[in-house]
Amino acid sequence: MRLQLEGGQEISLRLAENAPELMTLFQILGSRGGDVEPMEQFLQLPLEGGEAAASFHSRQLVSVITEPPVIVRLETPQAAHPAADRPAEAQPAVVHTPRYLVIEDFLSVDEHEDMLAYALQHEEEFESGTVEGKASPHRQNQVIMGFAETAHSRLLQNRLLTWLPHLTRELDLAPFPLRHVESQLTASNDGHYYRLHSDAGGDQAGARMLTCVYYFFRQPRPFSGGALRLYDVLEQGERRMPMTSYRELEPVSNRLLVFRSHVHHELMRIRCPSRQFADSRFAVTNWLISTDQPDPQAGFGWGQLRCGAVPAQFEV
Ligand SMILES: O=C(O)CCC(=O)C(=O)O
Ligand SMILES: [Fe+2]
Repeated sequence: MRLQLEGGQEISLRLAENAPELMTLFQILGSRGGDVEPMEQFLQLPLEGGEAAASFHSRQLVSVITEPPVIVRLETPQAAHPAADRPAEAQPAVVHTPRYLVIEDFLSVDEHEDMLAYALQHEEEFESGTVEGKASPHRQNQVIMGFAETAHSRLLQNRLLTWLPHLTRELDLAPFPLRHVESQLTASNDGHYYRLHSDAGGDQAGARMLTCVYYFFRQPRPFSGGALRLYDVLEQGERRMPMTSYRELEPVSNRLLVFRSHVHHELMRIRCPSRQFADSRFAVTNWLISTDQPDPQAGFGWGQLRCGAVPAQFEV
């Protein structure tokens, strides 16, 4: 984002969409021109990842330019000074376009082929997908729930966790210690879908933090449809409401797609004319689950990755 100051000076910096500093900047602009006193304060914002700082007075601020756009509604003078104890309706509403990350050719050619071979050999183990233990019209596809215990899942986990620092940085998430990686293998065939949902309730410890979906299927693609929609969300206080606008991502074989687990998403209906199991849209969904009691001994991936905690000798 860029800040324009009086006298034509410009400051460029990176802030998360939900950073309190960003909200303060909007509140300063929004508080002007009303019949209450405009907000006045001395501001210091981090530059270059905290290596430098920009200091100025709120009176100098002319405008805020964000990429992507962040839309705020500041309706009443009181709403311009949010307090955590105020009801959600009294807090400013912000539209967020969810970030996501795509990594193509996530596995090697052989590993990718082997993943497909695994799915085809284990057709018998797939069961109807459920939501919270119940078969549901909300979701229709076939799942191997206990996939996390397999060597194939560990291969994915291992690869995934080597990417973790990059994933958290790109998705504006503070690094977190891992409690667990949960994983499901799904096969979606003709008529299958998974309606609008979010994979996590919130960001508290023990919650699913990141959803990492690995896609694989025969080539040329034997089905149509099956895109994943990531919905924009209107955030107000603690409330998160999906909007009707979305980004649509086509499944691509050997691609990893990563987004924050609280993002609302929807798997669009698949059309697979052959109806053959082998022609399904296969996906492994991996959820990275955080903890507030890191276990330094816990091993992830093949067992050698210690994402439980920073070893004592590296603590600062
Ligand atoms: O298969 C996909 O693209 C997403 C699946 C999904 O939303 C889930 O497993 O929770
Ligand atoms: Fe999901």
